[in-house]
Parts: sequence; C-alpha cells; structure tokens
Amino acid sequence: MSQFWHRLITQRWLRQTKLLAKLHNQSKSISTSSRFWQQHRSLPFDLGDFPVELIRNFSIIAHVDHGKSTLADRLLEITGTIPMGDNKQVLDRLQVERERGITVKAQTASLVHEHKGTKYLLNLIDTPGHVDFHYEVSRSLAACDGVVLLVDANQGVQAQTVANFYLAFEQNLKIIPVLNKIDLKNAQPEVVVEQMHNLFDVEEDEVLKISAKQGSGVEDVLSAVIERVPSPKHDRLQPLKAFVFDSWYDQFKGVVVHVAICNGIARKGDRITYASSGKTYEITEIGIMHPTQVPSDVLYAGQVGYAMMNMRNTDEAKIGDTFFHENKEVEPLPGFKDATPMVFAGMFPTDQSEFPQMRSAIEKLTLNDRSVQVTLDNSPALGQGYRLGFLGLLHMDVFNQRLEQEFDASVIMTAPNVAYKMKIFGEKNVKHWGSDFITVLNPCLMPDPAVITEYHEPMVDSTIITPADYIDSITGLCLNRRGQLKDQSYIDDSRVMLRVLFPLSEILLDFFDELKSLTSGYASFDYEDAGYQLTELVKVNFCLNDRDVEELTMICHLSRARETARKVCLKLKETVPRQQFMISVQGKVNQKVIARENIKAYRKDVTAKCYGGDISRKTKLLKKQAEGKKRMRKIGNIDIPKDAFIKVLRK
Ligand SMILES: Nc1nc2c(ncn2[C@@H]2O[C@H](COP(=O)(O)OP(=O)(O)OP(=O)(O)O)[C@@H](O)[C@H]2O)c(=O)[nH]1
Repeated sequence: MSQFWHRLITQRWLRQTKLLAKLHNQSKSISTSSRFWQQHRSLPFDLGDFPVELIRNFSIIAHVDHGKSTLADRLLEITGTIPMGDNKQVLDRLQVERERGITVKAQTASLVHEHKGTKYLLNLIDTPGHVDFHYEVSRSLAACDGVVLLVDANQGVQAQTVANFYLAFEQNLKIIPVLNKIDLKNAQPEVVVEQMHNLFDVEEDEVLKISAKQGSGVEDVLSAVIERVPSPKHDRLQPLKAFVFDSWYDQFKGVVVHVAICNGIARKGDRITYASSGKTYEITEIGIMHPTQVPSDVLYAGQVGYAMMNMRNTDEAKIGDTFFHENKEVEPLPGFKDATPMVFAGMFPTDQSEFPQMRSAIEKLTLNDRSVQVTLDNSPALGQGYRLGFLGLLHMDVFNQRLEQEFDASVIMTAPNVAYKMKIFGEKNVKHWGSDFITVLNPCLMPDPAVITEYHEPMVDSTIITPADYIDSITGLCLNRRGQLKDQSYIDDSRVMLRVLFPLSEILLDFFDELKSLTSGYASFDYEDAGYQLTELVKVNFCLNDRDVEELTMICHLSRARETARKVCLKLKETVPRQQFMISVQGKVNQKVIARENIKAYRKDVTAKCYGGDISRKTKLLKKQAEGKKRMRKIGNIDIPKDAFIKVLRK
C-alpha cells in the first residue's frame, strides 16, 4: 500500500484504538479537559440572549495538515470553552466521535466571544480534510455563512485549498484568508499571499497571519469572523424551520441529529414533523455542542445544535431534511444530493456459511458510515455477497479494515472498479437489460459486446499544484494516464497549477503515489466528478488452468487491454503460491488469449517438517495451516491468498 494511504489509514486507526482504549480506562484516566467538561453540563449563558445579529456560523477549511484542528483548539481555549492547557485536536475527540468510531465526519462547537463589549455566539463547524470526504465538507458549508480558509505559510496553496476555496465561493460564503504556521523558519508569507492573490483575488490586507500552534494572531481570527461574516438571515418570530445537516446513531440515546434552526424556536417537548417522511416525533433533548452535548432545552433561529427525538433508525433522520412544528408545515429547504460513489467493489465471505455474520457486520458499519452504497450481489463462484460503492479508495480501504478488525469478518474483496455506462442496441436486448442505457457496476455482468453501441466512462476534473521544475515529468505522467491537459498557470514565480481531465479509472489505484515520487513529495492533487465521456472498452477475464478468476475480471480501455492483461498475468505468477502441479495463467478478451504465463510446480517436500519431533509441533502446524486456509480462495484445486487480488491490481 502506498505510503500516503497507509499513513492516513494508520493515523485514523491509531486514533480509534486510542479512543477505544480511553473508553475502557475512562475512570482511570480522565484528562483535565474532560473533567472540566463533566463539571460544565449546564450552559454558562442563556441562548435567548443571542438574536441572529449576534450569531456567526462559520467553518475552517484547509488542505490536509495545514493546522485546522490546532486552530480549532486555540479558538475553544480563547473563548473559555475548554481550559487552557495541552489540548490536542479536541474536536476530533468528542464523546460522540468516540461512540461513532473513526467515521470521518464534521463536528460542531458553539463558542461565546466578547468583541468590543458585546457577546457573540459563534458556531464553528469543523470539517474533515481528505478528498474522499469532500461530500462532508460541502454538507457542513450549507450551515455556514462564512469560512476561514487556512493556508500553511510554508507549503503554500495546495490542491485541496483550491478545491475548498471553490466549494465556499460557489456557496457565496464570506471567505477569510488566514496564513498559518508563520512561526516556521521556512515560512514565506509574501509568496503565499501572492499565490492567494493570483488564485483567489485576495488582497494582501485581507490576509491574517497567525501561528495556531503558539496562539499568536488567533484572537484576530475571532474578530474577523465577527466583523466580516454576515449573521444568518433568519427570523425567530416565523414558524419553526429546522435543517438537519448531519445525523448519527448513539447506542444509548438512539438517533441524534445536528440541526441548524433557520426560523422560529425549537423546544424540548415540542412535537415536530419531518418534511420528507411526514412522521412526527417529540423532541426529548435539545442543546448545543459546547464542545460536547450540553442540553439547553431550547434553540432559537440562527443557532446550531443537536436534537434527539426517540428515533431508533437512522434512515428516519434523512440528512438534508427539514422539520417543522406538527401541523405547521413550511416550505422545506433544498436537501443535499446523495453522495456519489466513485469506486465499486464486490465483497463476499470467504466461507458462504459466514454470510449472515458478514451481512450483520455490514449493516452495523453502514449505520456508522452512510455514504457507502450497498447492493446485494451474487456470483456463481463466490456465492452471495454485496457490491459496495465508496467515495474513494481510501474510504474503501478503511471500510474493509474496520470490517475485518472490528467484526472479525473474513471477506474477499474484488478488484475496485468504476461504474461504466453502456448503450444497448436492439429492442429485444433493451428489453432484456431493462433500459437502452445501462450502468455496469460489476465487470462480470457486462453485456456481450455485440449488443453494445456506445461505451461511456466516468471522468474527473483534477487540480495538480507543483513546483515548476517537475512540469515535464508530470505532463508525461498525465499523458500516460490518458489525461487531457485543460489549463496551466503559474500561481507564483515557481509553482504551477495544472487542470487535467482524467478517466477516473486511470487515477484510481496509484496515481497519487507516482505523482508524489516524481516530485519528491512536493505536488498535491485533488479531483472532482466531471461526468461521463464516450470511450472504447473491453472486458478482460483471467483464467487459472482454464477456470475463470471472477474477482479479477475487469473492464478496461481498448488501448490498455494487452498491456493490462500481461501485467496481471505476471503479477498472478508472482502472487499465486506454487502448487504441486503446473498452473497456466491466461488473460482473455472475447475468449481470445492475449497474455499467458506459467506457474511451475512446487518440488519441495512440504510434509517433511510434519514428521518427527513433538506431536504438539505438528498440531501447531496444522492449526496454522487451517487458519491460513481461511484466508485462501479456492479456484478449482488452486489455493490463492485472498489479498492476492489487490496486490495483483496494484501497478
Ligand atoms: N509550527 C507550527 N506547526 C503547526 C501550526 N499549526 C499546526 N501545526 C502543526 O501542523 C500539524 C498538522 O496540524 P493539524 O491541526 O492536525 O492539521 P489539520 O489541518 O487539522 O490536519 P487534518 O485533520 O489531518 O486535515 C500538527 O503537527 C500541528 O502541530 C503552527 O502554527 N505552527
């Protein structure tokens, strides 16, 4: 696995492991901060004192590691929301997040800050960083009127800074540009300000310069939020209109929703109706995040908080929904688009008898992470399973690991692929396939090429920011991945921003690694959905001793078929353990062999170590072998380690 993905996944796992351990040892190791929170379960202020003019809803957006969480910690400290001290990423460690595990979700915290003699209520909505979770960011921004755009003064503007800027810009939010890490020796504030000017039309005097780590300039961020971000345009006297922008499942309290009150007042005990389902509930608890849940029994227009209403099923709390007082219907707000999965993979139990366990594990996990798309799938070779849609490869890897580690599910994951669209020809065929334009999620289910008239593949608009020295090698890499260079511009004297249109399938597996290694880690990359484009595709399947290895069936671009088949056959030769007979490996298109390798027979006497010596040694070996077998997939009489498939597909 690439270092980048690996680092991100490991960081999240470490965080989760630490959190779980913390939960178990809570009584032993309650930190100063959590003791403080426990003592402050009632609010030290009255929410009724904050009319909309005294409320600001904002978010911090930044490229990964530019200091978002560090700044959030300082803001919480300065406003007295948490005590001063050694706070690290407090918003990442909320009780609710512990209960929800590692789901990478936005968090909110309400702070009170005095500015020129007046107290303001500031709602900070923290957003996740990685490209796979853009969906979360755009959702959180819907509840904001402004953003703090944080840029590392050493690294400068990166690809995700650009993507985040446009998310906020398109939503007409007030943007406060902030340069962070100015304490660093290599910080280049002038250069980065120039980049921001060139890219975002930001004037030098608008840019705040801070060190979130040392706390310098952080107070100015709060003042800028109060002075520059407009107050929400809502009205306390209108009928209740509340917008649900997040929801999660709390195993003790049931469904908890994050709400932004647009108009009116919501109180504990009120009966409210959801616009989409028409179902009515009673609010059993309502409050704000300060920074953990603190009941306030009431939320007024313009305020952001949480609410519980005895819902047992997260499906009832649709994100993007509007609720209002029973029998006082209001026009619902436009909801969110569902997350669009970009990457699909089949998931099957290693042993069919374990399907019910796998199903229950997937159900529980998707409650936690609702952006995963789940459909039942059936394969003649692998049996009953699921086809899952993910927002990206990192998302898929995290889900897979959690399934194995938290639920001990032994699963086979098929090769990740993208969703292709195909146009079907002939009335009879259209009837058979149910439509004249079908989406193929599972390569094994691709129709016969004879009935297809057009192929379409998903594209992404990408942004690459790199030092100009690497421009030639990056252009070469992009062309090699069928990228179409759309634009190239200097963002300062030495850095260039490229806009490249790529087929999603070309950047799925290891593009980012290659880009990083070509540029010694200096380039950054971000992408977004760019619809579909006409293309030429073929189905390539692989056989071991003439038996189809369904997990490896793939759809690829016509120009890539032979090269891909050759690579996969070679990789199979390396990853499939030698057996006591020869194995032929073949890659085929339309039954025609386009690549071939042989795996020679194993000659070593494998049973030798089972004889002689202590019987316990033999038992131990047999046990080890049985465990190993569980991780094997049998094709005919050939055993293949199940992680071989992902290894095979990595270039
Ligand atoms: N020198 C210096 N380091 C800082 C400053 N702000 C943050 N850092 C460091 O930068 C690293 C990343 O900071 P985070 O706050 O975790 O960044 P983030 O943007 O929240 O990162 P993600 O949550 O992974 O997207 C940490 O090691 C911080 O200690 C600063 O002002 N000066």
